[in-house]
Amino acid sequence: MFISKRRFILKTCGTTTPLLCLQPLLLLAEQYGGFTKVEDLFYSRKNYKRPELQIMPHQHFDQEVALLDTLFPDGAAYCLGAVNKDCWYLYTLNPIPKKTIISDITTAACDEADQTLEILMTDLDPEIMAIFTKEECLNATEATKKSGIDKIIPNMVIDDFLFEPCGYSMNGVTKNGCYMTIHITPEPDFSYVSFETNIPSSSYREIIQKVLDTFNPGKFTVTIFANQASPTKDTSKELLLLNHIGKWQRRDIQLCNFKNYDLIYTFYCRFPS
Ligand SMILES: C[S@@+](CC[C@H](N)C(=O)[O-])C[C@H]1O[C@@H](n2cnc3c(N)ncnc32)[C@H](O)[C@@H]1O
Repeated sequence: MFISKRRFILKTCGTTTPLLCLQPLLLLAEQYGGFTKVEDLFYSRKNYKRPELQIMPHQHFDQEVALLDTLFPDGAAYCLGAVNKDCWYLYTLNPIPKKTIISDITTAACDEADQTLEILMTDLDPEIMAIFTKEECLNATEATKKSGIDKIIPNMVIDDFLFEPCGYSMNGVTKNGCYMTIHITPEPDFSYVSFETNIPSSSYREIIQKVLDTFNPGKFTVTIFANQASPTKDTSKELLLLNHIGKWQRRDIQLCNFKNYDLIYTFYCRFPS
């Protein structure tokens, strides 16, 4: 979890129920911060391998949308990618623009550069995944160094954790408040790695390549959100040209324009060997 002045970022995995904490969280934001309005919201996840193992309301995206709709009258639900294969669900706010009233909050949101790069990887290299087990590494610091995670975005202050008997989570922050967060499920039957950062850059090519070199996935999605003030806003043009990245071939690409953000979604698979 990352908390800043006007934002919460929550990332969970397994059979957690993150949407059930929304209402209490909004109450706390009002009680302790005086915030009464949600300026923007992004709830997203990849399709599950075994959705039936999840707990209500996370067994189906429709359930999640129904809950979110009770809290946000301006909510809008999307599915990007192939609905019968690998896809990515998103719920965000899509209010009707009010031409005559421009609130301070809306102006602030547009002026401030904001961007998010997320890479969700499956079918990972078993030898690399073995690093994230207590059999191969004594502690999280060793796993962070051995895997090269510390070199993806250098100079981060890292808080990392190696689970027993396997599994790894890290949160990193830079001095100027950017973050990186990586969560690893190394079990071969359902290996999964998520990577996310909000580091501003006019090109994400190098970071994407470093992440792929670090984890060597069989398949992955890349999503990038950027607002108009962001140096990242033209990254979609760069991704449009990337029919393949090294040994990974692009299978899907979609572009969306939301109220304050542009979004690009891409899905890549390793070439058959
Ligand atoms: C990367 S962790 C995700 C944990 C979650 N992000 C958190 O911080 O609680 C998931 C991996 O850790 C392993 N694991 C081991 N003990 C766990 C625990 N107590 N809670 C969650 N995951 C655990 C799972 O088997 C899986 O491979």
